[in-house]
Amino acid sequence: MRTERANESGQTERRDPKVVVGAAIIADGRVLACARSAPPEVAGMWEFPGGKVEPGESETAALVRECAEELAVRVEIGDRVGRNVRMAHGRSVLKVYAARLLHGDRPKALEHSALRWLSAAELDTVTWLPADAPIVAALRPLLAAD
Ligand SMILES: Nc1nc2c([nH]c(=O)n2[C@H]2C[C@H](O)[C@@H](COP(=O)(O)OP(=O)(O)OP(=O)(O)O)O2)c(=O)[nH]1
Repeated sequence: MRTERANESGQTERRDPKVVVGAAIIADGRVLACARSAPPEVAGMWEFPGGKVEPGESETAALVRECAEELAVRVEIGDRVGRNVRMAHGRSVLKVYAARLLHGDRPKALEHSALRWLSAAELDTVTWLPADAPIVAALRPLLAAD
């Protein structure tokens, strides 16, 4: 997926969208939902832990790094969940992967204002960031089967 825009000379440039990765950490039929603490426009809305993939970094490495930074946990990354979701008019794309906690680690809210483990039936009890809607829909059967 690419975005096109005209540069100063009026020529069309193509740019790859920035990739944001999220981890759907699943344990005992529940997924970890995290409440954003910032910026103010989205504070209190819920998301999957993760963030932007840095230049030269793999998506898996970015997820492992973000889970360590945000939650102080070690994770194993599994299959993709749901489809690529375009954000910011195509300037970025959200990709979510299933993940499992390793070594008995327990998430701590180092950067979020709250954490909740949600079952399939509880997925709609929080207000997700809008881009997460198709991912949450794809998660429901996975949780029910876990
Ligand atoms: N981590 C995460 N970001 C999401 C989700 N859904 C969604 O729309 N986003 C958006 C929110 C932000 O605009 C963007 C992620 O940016 P971020 O600020 O968390 O990224 P980052 O940790 O790399 O932070 P930074 O570069 O701003 O320091 O993606 C989601 O489920 N998880």
